[in-house]
Amino acid sequence: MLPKINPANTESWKLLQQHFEEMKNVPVKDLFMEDPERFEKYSFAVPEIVCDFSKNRINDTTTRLLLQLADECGLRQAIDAMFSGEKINETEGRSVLHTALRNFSGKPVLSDGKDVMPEVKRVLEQMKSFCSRVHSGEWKGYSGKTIKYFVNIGIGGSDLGPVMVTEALKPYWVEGIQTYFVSNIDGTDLAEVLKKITPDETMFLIASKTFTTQETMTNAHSARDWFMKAASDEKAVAKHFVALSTNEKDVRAFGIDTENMFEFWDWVGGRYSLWSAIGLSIALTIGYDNFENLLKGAYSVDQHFNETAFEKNVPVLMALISLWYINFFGAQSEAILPYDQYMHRFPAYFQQGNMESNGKHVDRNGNKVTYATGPVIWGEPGTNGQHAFYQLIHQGTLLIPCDFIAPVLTHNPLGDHHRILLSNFFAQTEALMNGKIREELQAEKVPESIIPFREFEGNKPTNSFLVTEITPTTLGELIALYEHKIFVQGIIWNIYSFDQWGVELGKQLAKQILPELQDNSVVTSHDASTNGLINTYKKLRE
Ligand SMILES: O=P(O)(O)OC[C@H]1O[C@H](O)[C@H](O)[C@@H](O)[C@@H]1O
Repeated sequence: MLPKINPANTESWKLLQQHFEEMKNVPVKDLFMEDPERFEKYSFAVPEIVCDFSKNRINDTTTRLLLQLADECGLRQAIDAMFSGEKINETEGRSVLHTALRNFSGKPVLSDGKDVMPEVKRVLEQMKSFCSRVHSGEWKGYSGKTIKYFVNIGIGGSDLGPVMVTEALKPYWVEGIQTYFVSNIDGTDLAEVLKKITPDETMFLIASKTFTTQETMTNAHSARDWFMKAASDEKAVAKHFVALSTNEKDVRAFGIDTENMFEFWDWVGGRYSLWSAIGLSIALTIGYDNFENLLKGAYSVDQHFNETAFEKNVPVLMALISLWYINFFGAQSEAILPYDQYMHRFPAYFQQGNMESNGKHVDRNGNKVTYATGPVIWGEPGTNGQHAFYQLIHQGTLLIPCDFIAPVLTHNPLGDHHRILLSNFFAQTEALMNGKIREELQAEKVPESIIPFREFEGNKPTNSFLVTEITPTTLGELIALYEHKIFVQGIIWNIYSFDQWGVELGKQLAKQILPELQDNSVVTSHDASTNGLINTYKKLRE
């Protein structure tokens, strides 16, 4: 069971409120002058990532009180509960065991008293042998040709992770193949992909934990109709459609041979599922060994998270520092800024990871919370973001803590590009911290009337993550760091991070509205705005 402690009633929370009053106007650049060792003190390493927290508005007292908060909220007990398979997703009655999917310890992991590891290994073996048959050309399509195109049809957690990882690891793509992702119910998404592929050389991966999601099932049926027009014979489906799911019954009903089903389990949350059979599109795209290295990277961070004292524990510190800004400085959003073009979907991936997990307003006792919970997550790769929205981060009225992520080595050493990219990375975190004061502008002879507009307050907090190189292993590490950060915050906020009831209402209403769109009769069953919009749509489509 998880502890159910209201963080706002702890001693440390009250002390943090008082401490905030002392800290709120302290410039971080002054803290560097007071302590030349500050970088060393607040920089921590996981295997191939240096994580620098020193440009944050924290001092020894801040970290001491935040660590006390983690203790008072029962973080240790909660970590143990998750790793040991307790049903910490209490509103759905499930364990939360994505860590078992990358458990290379050789030790059992129990859910409902049963070791899940033999099943995890069985599916990994199935994925490995499938990849080998497809990549070697042994697996043939209905016309005798080998498979050249993979199309993953899924949405949310059954899409975002594989998209993000395959994009981030493009240098590792198996030669001669092309992978596409279809997620949106908007027919355009599928139609555009169908233009690029040939039915007899394509493998469709129908990725859905529940196998009932409207978007995915509609896209899957349309893909099958398109395929059958060319293949004619029902038997061909077995060579071109596989399912990644927990729902064997509905997979069979769709017409996919359960031989071609890659199973996972209800203890894998959708937004934590790229490590499971949902990762088949990843394994097919970058090769099974690279997929396994991704899992191994995550495993090394799992060990770090589980075994390292909280004061040196990177995901714990990421969570606590972020919480410091959200709950005491009133920050409402966080930006994730990868200085790596291949990682362009990383912020979008953690938009779901974070916002679906911690976008909750009821605590684990069923009471409305009295403090802020999950922030808005957003971001774009650098340097593009610099020319778009950094203005607001530098000079706007909102406090936006930023995570800067950059690889030391690039996969594309082209001229001076990478040095220029990195110079921008360093320059931005420096500028955000130091700002630019009136005296500096005066020294530059900026006219007095212009000075207010050109001043930068500075003191904008940033975390910097320097990664040796973006590889399957380091990407696995990075993802796991953010996953555990989200977990830690959910524990302290006393919310349930592994359900997502908030996405249900809209889905139910869409199902009610769909039949009303069949004919052109006037609709009156909704509020005036919704009626008005539906009736306008019906009129305009005539
Ligand atoms: O994998 P599926 O069962 O098709 O679910 C796909 C997605 O749909 C839901 O709306 C949830 O909010 C997501 O967490 C989930 O990843």
